[in-house]
Amino acid sequence: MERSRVLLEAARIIRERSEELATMETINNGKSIFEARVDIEISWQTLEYYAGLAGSMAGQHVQLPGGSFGYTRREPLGVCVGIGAWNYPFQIACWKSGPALASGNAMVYKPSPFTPITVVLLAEIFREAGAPPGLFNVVQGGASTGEFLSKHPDVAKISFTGSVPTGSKIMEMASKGIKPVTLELGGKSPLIIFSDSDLENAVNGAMMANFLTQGQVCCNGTRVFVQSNILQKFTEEVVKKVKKIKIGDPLLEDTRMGPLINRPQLEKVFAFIKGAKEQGAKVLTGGEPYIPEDQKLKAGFYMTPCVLGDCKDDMTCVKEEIFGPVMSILPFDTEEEVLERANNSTYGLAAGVFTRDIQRAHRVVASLQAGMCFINNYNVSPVELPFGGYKKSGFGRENGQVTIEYYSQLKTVCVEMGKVESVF
Ligand SMILES: NC(=O)c1ccc[n+]([C@@H]2O[C@H](COP(=O)([O-])OP(=O)(O)OC[C@H]3O[C@@H](n4cnc5c(N)ncnc54)[C@H](O)[C@@H]3O)[C@@H](O)[C@H]2O)c1
Ligand SMILES: C[N+](C)(C)CCCC=O
Repeated sequence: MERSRVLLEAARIIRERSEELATMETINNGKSIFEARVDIEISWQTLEYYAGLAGSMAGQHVQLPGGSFGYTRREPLGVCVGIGAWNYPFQIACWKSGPALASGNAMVYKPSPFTPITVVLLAEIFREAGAPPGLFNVVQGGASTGEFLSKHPDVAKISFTGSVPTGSKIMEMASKGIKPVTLELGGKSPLIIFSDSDLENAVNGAMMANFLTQGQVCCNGTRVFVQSNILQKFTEEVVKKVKKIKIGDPLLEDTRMGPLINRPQLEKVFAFIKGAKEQGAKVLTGGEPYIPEDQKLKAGFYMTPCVLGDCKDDMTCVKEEIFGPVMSILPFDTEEEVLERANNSTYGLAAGVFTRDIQRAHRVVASLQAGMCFINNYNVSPVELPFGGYKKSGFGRENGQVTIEYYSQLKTVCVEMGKVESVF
């Protein structure tokens, strides 16, 4: 209950300071203030949710023959390390620290060097909320700092959010110390639109699946499979909507797309679009540098959101994670065919299906190889639901009750009520 009180107080402070925190997150990352507000809301909800679980953590009591019994205790791991990506800096830190602190651990958190700011405010908020000094610590730095933390003998667990290559290195380093890891890695998720869908809903779902945070979202549904008989209508509607996305100063109320995180990321996205064109894809809209009229924004890393048509499954833009505002549209004919193509990826973070046929919806998600599946929506993230990947998108979960298991260890106690029956 003590941990719960600290987390609830931290959630209250975040709520109270949400406008200031959202503004700092926008400055930190470049996402629109509109989206940053949602991130901050999800963040305090996460702390509230784990505050609720902190007081109800309990083991099991198991009866054994002769009046003997056993019980289990859920115990903390110790010092947990959190290593975060730059796309949801504050939210990722709350997704990790909420369950870690609720379970009785301490946490050392390293944000991405591209977004160092808001997690420091989170550390201050935890202190103000009554967390003891040193319970939640921030260490700034890049790869070498991350390696130092991952190899440190006093560290009991590492929870990492980032790319597959880094995740693989972290797992290797953790293996030397036999440390558990949670890996939240990349994705190239499929979104399947059947022709019986509510078209407006499906179009909105595809927008949500591709263009939040300038498309820099791990679980984005960037392979949009559309049943052939609605391909043209769907594509026209999506292109119309994408052209209307307001790009510009992320601190303005009506902006829906700010700049990408940095120059190398922008160039990487342009290189994917160039490669897509060379491989035969057609740019239906966007994919160009965007220069805002505002003088102070001219050097920003802006681009117009892009929709690619005439895509094929073997194109690089369809196979690899772009991590930018680029949607690839792929026609399909049958359910069987689309399932095989959707699952033909080394990733398995998320997937979505739009259909009015409830039997088909459940049948399809049951066959999709992805940890987070959406039916008739995309990229919503209630804290009550576990989030995490299959295949190379990682393992372990964030959010939901199950995450407590990833931040604790189980002790079993066997109690003898009779005499010891020695075999010697
Ligand atoms: N599954 C998810 O929940 C999720 C969420 C956000 C981002 N991502 C993924 O993250 C990637 C983009 O983020 P990024 O560019 O920050 O990823 P990244 O792997 O380059 O960096 C992530 C973090 O790891 C640190 N790091 C880098 N090298 C390290 C090393 N050798 N040892 C220890 N730490 C190291 C970085 O400093 C950063 O804090 C994308 O692939 C995206 O899909 C996944
Ligand atoms: C809140 N979203 C949109 C589901 C993103 C989760 C974090 C992944 O990058």
